[in-house]
Amino acid sequence: MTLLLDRVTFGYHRWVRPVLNRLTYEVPGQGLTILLGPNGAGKSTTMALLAGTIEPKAGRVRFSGSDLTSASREYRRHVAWLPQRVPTSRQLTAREYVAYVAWLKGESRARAWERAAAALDRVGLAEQAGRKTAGLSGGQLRRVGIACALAHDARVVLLDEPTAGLDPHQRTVFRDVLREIAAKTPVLMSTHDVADLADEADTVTLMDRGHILHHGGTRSFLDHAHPEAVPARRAESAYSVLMRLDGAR
Ligand SMILES: Nc1ncnc2c1ncn2[C@@H]1O[C@H](COP(=O)(O)OP(=O)(O)OP(=O)(O)O)[C@@H](O)[C@H]1O
Repeated sequence: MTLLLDRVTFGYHRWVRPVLNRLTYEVPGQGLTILLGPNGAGKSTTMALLAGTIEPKAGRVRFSGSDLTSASREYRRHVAWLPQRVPTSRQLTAREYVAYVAWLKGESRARAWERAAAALDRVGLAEQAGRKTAGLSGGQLRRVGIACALAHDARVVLLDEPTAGLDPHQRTVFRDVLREIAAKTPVLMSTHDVADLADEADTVTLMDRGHILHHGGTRSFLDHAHPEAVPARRAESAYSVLMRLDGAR
């Protein structure tokens, strides 16, 4: 599997400076990659382009050699995509919604139904599976979104801030789920949780103002930490140093 942005330019409005300008970025073909960066850096935009939900103004998005614009229907079956706002249909129950997504991704009806139940169980929502999504909390809805990513066999998984709004226990559950997925399928995940995740990621990409400031193994990311940073804060320190923020230890 290769998934990459090839000299991609993208802006939301023609009269405003583009968010990304000739950005080339390849998603690592295995393990967990975390995408870091301050608010407005362009992480969600990058992920939406990789997910094929928005199209570049210039340049190409390629999946295993094919251009996404011409192969987008095929591609949607292969990508699991959790956007920042889970676009649920309020009248469906959690299980119906997850099964529907799995069916759209090519699972048979029976299999989609089974997988939805298993995925909701995996994210700790078995008891809420029969509830309408309209009645779920923000954190529960994110877990429904994560269940959607688990309910079909994707070739690449893209998660935009999946841990936002999860309580501490659910974060722990999520990390286990994530480890399981990333052992089989490449995962790109954006997060603001530097301290929690830098140790678990295989690769770290740091982005600012539409540019990649760092891309490499987690160890090489942590090597940027201030020499006096305490171990628990090395990831935050490395982030601050690379971003040239004050108080970088
Ligand atoms: N739908 C939109 N319409 C107009 N501008 C947008 C839209 N979405 C994002 N932007 C702008 O694009 C830029 C990049 O935003 P993006 O959401 O990609 O950043 P981000 O790194 O994901 O930020 P955050 O960490 O806050 O989620 C920002 O300047 C933002 O204001």
